[in-house]
Amino acid sequence: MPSLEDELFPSTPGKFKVDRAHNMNRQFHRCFASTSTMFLWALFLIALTASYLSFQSFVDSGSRYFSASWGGIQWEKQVRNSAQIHRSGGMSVLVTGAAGFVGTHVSLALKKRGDGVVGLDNFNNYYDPSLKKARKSLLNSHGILVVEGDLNDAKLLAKLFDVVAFTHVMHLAAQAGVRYAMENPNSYVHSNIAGLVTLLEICKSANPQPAVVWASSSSVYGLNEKVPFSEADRTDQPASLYAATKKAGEEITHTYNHIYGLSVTGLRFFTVYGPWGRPDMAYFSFTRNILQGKPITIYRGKNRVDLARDFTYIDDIVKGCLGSLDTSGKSTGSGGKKKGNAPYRIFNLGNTSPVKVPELVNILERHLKVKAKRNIVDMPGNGDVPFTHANISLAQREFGYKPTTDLQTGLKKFVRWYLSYYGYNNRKGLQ
Ligand SMILES: O=C(O)[C@H]1O[C@H](OP(=O)(O)OP(=O)(O)OC[C@H]2O[C@@H](n3ccc(=O)[nH]c3=O)[C@H](O)[C@@H]2O)[C@H](O)[C@@H](O)[C@H]1O
Repeated sequence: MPSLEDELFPSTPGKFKVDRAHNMNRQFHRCFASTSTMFLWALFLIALTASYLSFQSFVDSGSRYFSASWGGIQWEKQVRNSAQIHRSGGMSVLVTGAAGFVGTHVSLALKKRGDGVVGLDNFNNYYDPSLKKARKSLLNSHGILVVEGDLNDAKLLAKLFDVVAFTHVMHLAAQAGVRYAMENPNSYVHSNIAGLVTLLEICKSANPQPAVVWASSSSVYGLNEKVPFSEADRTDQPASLYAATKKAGEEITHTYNHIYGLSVTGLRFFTVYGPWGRPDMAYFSFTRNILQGKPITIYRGKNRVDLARDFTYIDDIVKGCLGSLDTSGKSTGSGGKKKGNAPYRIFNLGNTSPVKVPELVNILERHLKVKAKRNIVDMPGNGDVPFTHANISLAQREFGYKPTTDLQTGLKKFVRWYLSYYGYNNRKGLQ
């Protein structure tokens, strides 16, 4: 049976050239058949062409193995081991963005309960890659392999599906960050649009197709003013390119559900925070600056109104991710053909109690026992929205989602992790 990789990327790059070479030789033959010398020359040329083509195809097929950090029998064995299921009724999950903040926590939780997990991450330098490497080491120590590669590497994705029949894909790899979209817009298109499509192409062609659960964002509500935000509210007024690419992701995944019968669940995360978090986010960079005695910039909305976020603790988000995977239902298609309707779902995963940004700073000051140097400025037109607030009744009904950590408690855990990870624990007054 041909492999998924062979079907998607037929390894016959020289086919067209062979036919052309063959035609050329026929013309040579017709023109010069009368002289035996020319006939011998033609034979010589055919032999030369054939050896050139076989050398080319050797180089083509071999180059991937020479240049890539994946492939080979040992590597496949590691992938299979990592995907091994250790509980009855368990799942084997490909987690993209596994060395990211949410990806690390979800991978650990899946592994802990006996599911098979294989991680994928490109370890880009959007923020300090050493933190991603540290998360990877943590995952490795729990028996989880994280493959280094990009979502847009279709050959790698196809190979992973050839090695393991993943039952689920937890797609968390993305270009995150609302404000960075003004600096590097193309990185959002590369990961959140092109990468998503590459992944969905592989998923729809896989046999069996996996169910896909992926990270959308609260930012899709954009300039929506109706509170709290419900899944049925309008999401056609994004305020940033980041939000626009996440909204596009919701539409793109819908088409794959509709045409190919892929089971799809989109999760709208609301400002997730916690240990092992993202250094580009406010709670993280504020902590760093406060400890280093540097000022922090706090944005303020129109008419001097404070900005507010429905900050959601990572453990609650993990429960939401696992609940979504457990209730995702099956994809119906196989090998690119739909065989019936599959679930298409979207859920808010928030905390339902927004907190103003200055209050977040107050809490950090208390936990750190250090006063912040506050620099309050009017919110620049950078894609930010004034507030977020989740209605979570849909997720509650569907899989019992119920956040249990308030910002005070969650930040305490974050600060404890931060101090220990960055080696502050030996300093006086910061325990
Ligand atoms: O829910 C989401 O879908 C998104 O959540 C997160 O975005 P945001 O809610 O914007 O979080 P974050 O940057 O921590 O800013 C928090 C608050 O601090 C304010 N803020 C920020 C920086 C600063 O220097 N000063 C400041 O006041 C800022 O104005 C804001 O009011 C993820 O980063 C994003 O990837 C996406 O997942």
